[in-house]
Amino acid sequence: MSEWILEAAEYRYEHSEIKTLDRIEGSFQTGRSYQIFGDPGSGKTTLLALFAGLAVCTKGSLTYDGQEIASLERHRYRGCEVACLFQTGSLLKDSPMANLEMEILLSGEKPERESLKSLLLSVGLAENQLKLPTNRLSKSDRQLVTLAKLMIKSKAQLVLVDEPEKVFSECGVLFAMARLRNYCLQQKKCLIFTTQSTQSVNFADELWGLNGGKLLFIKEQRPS
Ligand SMILES: Nc1ncnc2c1ncn2[C@@H]1O[C@H](COP(=O)(O)OP(=O)(O)OP(=O)(O)O)[C@@H](O)[C@H]1O
Repeated sequence: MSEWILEAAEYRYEHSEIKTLDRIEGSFQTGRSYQIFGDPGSGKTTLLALFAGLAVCTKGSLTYDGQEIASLERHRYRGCEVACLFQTGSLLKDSPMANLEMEILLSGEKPERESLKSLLLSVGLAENQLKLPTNRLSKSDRQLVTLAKLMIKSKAQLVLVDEPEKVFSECGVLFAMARLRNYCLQQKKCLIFTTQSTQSVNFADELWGLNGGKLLFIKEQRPS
């Protein structure tokens, strides 16, 4: 089992008067899924950026299996240990196959064309779409490619999604989250997603909230 622990973690943007995240605490483990609920501007994206190794705590700590993420080789951590999808997430203009190949290469794994192809088909793309430039796909099909990208890195222990209702708005948030949650459960990964809505609540084992810079544990539940 792997674990991420936040201890008195703070984040303050440069030149900002206020702490976006203020002495937050929590522990997050592989094999479980977590929903972090928060209003616009509450710090959801900032918190995911800490987990992704894109930002580091300005005080306190976030550790991964006992090691401070700031002290890890963050390029390797981001490339190998984490699969993330932010609202600004984008695809290469190349084909869905090329997008998955690039993701795999960046993680240091070896792309196997058959497994890339079967993953893309399994999320709902058609065979004749696999080699089309992604800008010729519909928005819904592009979102299916981003879903596949999240599931292609077999070694990644942590899967992060910033507001699934937005990033899977066209292909169906319930479909995408059911698929992602099953994948994370089967592969014993840790899934953390943020939200402003209740749509994806049933895909989480634990519900947390962000408010006024504080991270609050709300409750544990049995996901459906
Ligand atoms: N680069 C930055 N510099 C200064 N302040 C920032 C920066 N990025 C975000 N903020 C501020 O930090 C706070 C948290 O932003 P963040 O994007 O993490 O919130 P959020 O909950 O993800 O918001 P949303 O739901 O609108 O995406 C906001 O007040 C935002 O204005």
